[in-house]
Amino acid sequence: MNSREEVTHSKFHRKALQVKEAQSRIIEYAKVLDTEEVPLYQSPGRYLAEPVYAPHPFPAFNRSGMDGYALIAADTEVMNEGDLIWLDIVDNIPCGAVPAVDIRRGTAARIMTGAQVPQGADTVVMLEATESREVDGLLQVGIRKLHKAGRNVTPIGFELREGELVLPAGRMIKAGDIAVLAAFGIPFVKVIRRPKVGIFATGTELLEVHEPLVPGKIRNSNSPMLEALVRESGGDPVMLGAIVDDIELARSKVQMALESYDLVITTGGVSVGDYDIMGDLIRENSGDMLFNKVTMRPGSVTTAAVRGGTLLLALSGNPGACFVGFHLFARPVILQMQGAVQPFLPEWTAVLGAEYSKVNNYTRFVRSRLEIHEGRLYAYPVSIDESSVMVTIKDSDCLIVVPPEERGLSAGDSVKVLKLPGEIRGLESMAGS
Ligand SMILES: Nc1nc2c(c(=O)[nH]1)N[C@H]1C(S)=C(S)[C@@H](COP(=O)(O)OP(=O)(O)OC[C@H]3O[C@@H](n4cnc5c(N)ncnc54)[C@H](O)[C@@H]3O)O[C@H]1N2
Ligand code: MOO
Ligand SMILES: [Mg+2]
Repeated sequence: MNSREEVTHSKFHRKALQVKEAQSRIIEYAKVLDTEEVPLYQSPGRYLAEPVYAPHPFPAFNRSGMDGYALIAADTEVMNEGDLIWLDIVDNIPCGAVPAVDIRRGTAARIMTGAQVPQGADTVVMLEATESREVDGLLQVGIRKLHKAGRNVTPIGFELREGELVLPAGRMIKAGDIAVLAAFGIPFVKVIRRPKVGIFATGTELLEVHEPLVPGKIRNSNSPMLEALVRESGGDPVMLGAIVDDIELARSKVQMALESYDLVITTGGVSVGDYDIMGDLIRENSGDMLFNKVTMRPGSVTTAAVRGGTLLLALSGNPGACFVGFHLFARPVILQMQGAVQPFLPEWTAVLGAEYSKVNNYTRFVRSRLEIHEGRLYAYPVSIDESSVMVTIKDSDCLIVVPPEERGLSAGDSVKVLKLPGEIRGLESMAGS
């Protein structure tokens, strides 16, 4: 067999891996990147590099939950229902002040919501439940009802005890985490650096977005889609344009990208066609190839390699396959590089909203819309879900996982879905219905 025949032969005979096996092969090379400090306001969406323990109890003092009077509950026990007892007002405590006087039996302090409850007091009676009077120039508060100790007082450390773990490492920072960090006086947050992801497309047919359409050509829609997906995953995309189907060009571009970025994603040219140069290029160094076939649809031709320690993910050019391949392989890598605790798409269970009769010898990942009816989650396959179809990507909330052995699925069947990131589009279409 001459070398030309060998190339042709290896092009067609690919060893297909199961999705999980392919995922674990690449995730092994997704090492957590180094850390950096970012201002608190820039930290949403970033992943915490180290756990945060409460540096002090929170709240740091016994906090009043009402505008009213801080007093000793036992002072209200002695009375008969309806009687008034009068306590001397010895202090007035706004928020931000330290109480000047301890509360003793027979006394009370006027206090505002959020202010520090004075020593001795164990309850706060709301303003509306009190009366007031002045006796010989001395202000007094009148209480009519029995009040329990602890009422309207949030004790020190009620939310968090000092030293308690609040935010584990690997957590994606959201608004609630920001509140915790701000409350604990952390103006700069240690997060994992964003992975730099080089993206380029191959295909002689590809035009730039701004170029006018000409016969036979199409605009490169995968690269901008991948750019958005990388950004959505917390990565820092670097657009390297599109190249014509020329293996020399592709080789130098791949080399440059692998030397410059944490991850390289390409789209196009991984099947068996005459101009499918990315597949050929990766097979040249078969030693560093991780896989070039996965038992999935779309995206069966998804190919991955590791060169000089850097991952190269060659996604299919077919837009549907490119999209699915990104979510199953690129996104977990980008998340894992940021130290995310759970890099894979979450698995949910839904009710299949409509019959799905297509069967396959490979697992299908069917782009689908999610809706909620009477509190139950339904997944509806998009109208057209072929690998080559671009337009229904925008309508997808999840991917229904259709195992290869199914004989087709009926409406009402329970299905496993992989939830795609972001808001649920199906809920928008339900609005007003
Ligand atoms: N004889 C066979 N043909 C094909 C097979 C096969 O097993 N045997 N597999 C099919 C499957 S499955 C897929 S998926 C595609 C994979 O194609 P490639 O990854 O090689 O991608 P291309 O050939 O470059 O392009 C396919 C399709 O996608 C369009 N495309 C490419 N790049 C972009 C882009 N950046 N933006 C938008 N659209 C893009 C391209 O014009 C083609 O229409 O192969 C099947 N064939
Ligand atoms: O790789 Mo193709 O997308 O399986 O349809
Ligand atoms: Mg091709």
